[in-house]
Amino acid sequence: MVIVSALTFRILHGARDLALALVDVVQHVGHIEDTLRVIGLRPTIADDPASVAFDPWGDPSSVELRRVAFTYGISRTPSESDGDAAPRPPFRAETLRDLTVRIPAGQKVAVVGPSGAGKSTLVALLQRLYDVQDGELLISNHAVAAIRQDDLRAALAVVPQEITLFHRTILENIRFGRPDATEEEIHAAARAANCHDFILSLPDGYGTLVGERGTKLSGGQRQRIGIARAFLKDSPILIPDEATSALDTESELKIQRSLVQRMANRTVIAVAHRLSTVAAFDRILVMQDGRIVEDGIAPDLRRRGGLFARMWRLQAEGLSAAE
Ligand SMILES: Nc1ncnc2c1ncn2[C@@H]1O[C@H](COP(=O)(O)OP(=O)(O)OP(=O)(O)O)[C@@H](O)[C@H]1O
Repeated sequence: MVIVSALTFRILHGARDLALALVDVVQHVGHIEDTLRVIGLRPTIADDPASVAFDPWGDPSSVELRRVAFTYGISRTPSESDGDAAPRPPFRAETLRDLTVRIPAGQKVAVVGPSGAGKSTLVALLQRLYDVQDGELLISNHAVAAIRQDDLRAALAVVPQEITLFHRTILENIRFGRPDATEEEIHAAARAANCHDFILSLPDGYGTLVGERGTKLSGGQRQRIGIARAFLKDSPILIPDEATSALDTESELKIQRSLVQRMANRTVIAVAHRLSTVAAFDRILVMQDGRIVEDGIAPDLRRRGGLFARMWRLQAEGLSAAE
């Protein structure tokens, strides 16, 4: 009887925690797709029964796209075996087209480009929130579609622009990156993300409750907690998607440097907004209209006089106009 009661209590307690977590996620995330992603479900994409055994730590974590095409709102391109009867999708402008790039393991790449160029769509495909419709997308030489989703999630640490914070303590929010992390490891990740000092300056330090939707924190503080969480997860591939946009340039630079140092053996694909902070990266990919139009290091791209040089000039003028 005691055992049954204890079990019942644990189940109820577990269910209550799960319900609270779901309410947290739904409140804090808003978008159903993101919600499903956070709670580990996927709306339409399931594991292929023939998924490959993939050890995120076993293979060097290269990323390769070969003539990738993707358009929102249509399903995967019918294969030849579907025959003539396959329905033709309605015409829509391709979001990504003919996207070809190889990012060797360990390289630190910044992806830049005008709004709507397809940068976040590329990040969504890497996480397999959608399947590519044409071409190939490979991680460590495995097609992303053939990797078990648990392995894929372990391989990637994505830091979105809008961090999901739970109404829990700062410590718990960072630990979400790796549930078995020690406090020392959490503090080290927070130091690397340049948020340890501000956390200690709060009356309750790491025990501070972040408030509904993290409202007790500024946008920049929330972003730094998100980065600490990703540092703690320490996946072989780190993908910050405009993850430092709410920070001032100096804090952003500090984090970019720490990212490059801390991620010495990791692959980094960072969607960057502020061009002045991408100098620390090994390589810059410039996207426009769903394609990569320039590829190189910042000084070369500036000299080349193309889109990057134009964006650089505009941002510099914007900065000086604001100062
Ligand atoms: N879920 C979606 N459904 C339909 N169209 C979308 C969706 N998400 C993005 N798009 C469209 O795809 C194109 C590329 O968007 P994406 O967000 O990838 O660009 P981006 O380069 O990241 O832009 P930004 O710098 O503004 O974030 C845009 O035309 C956008 O309107």
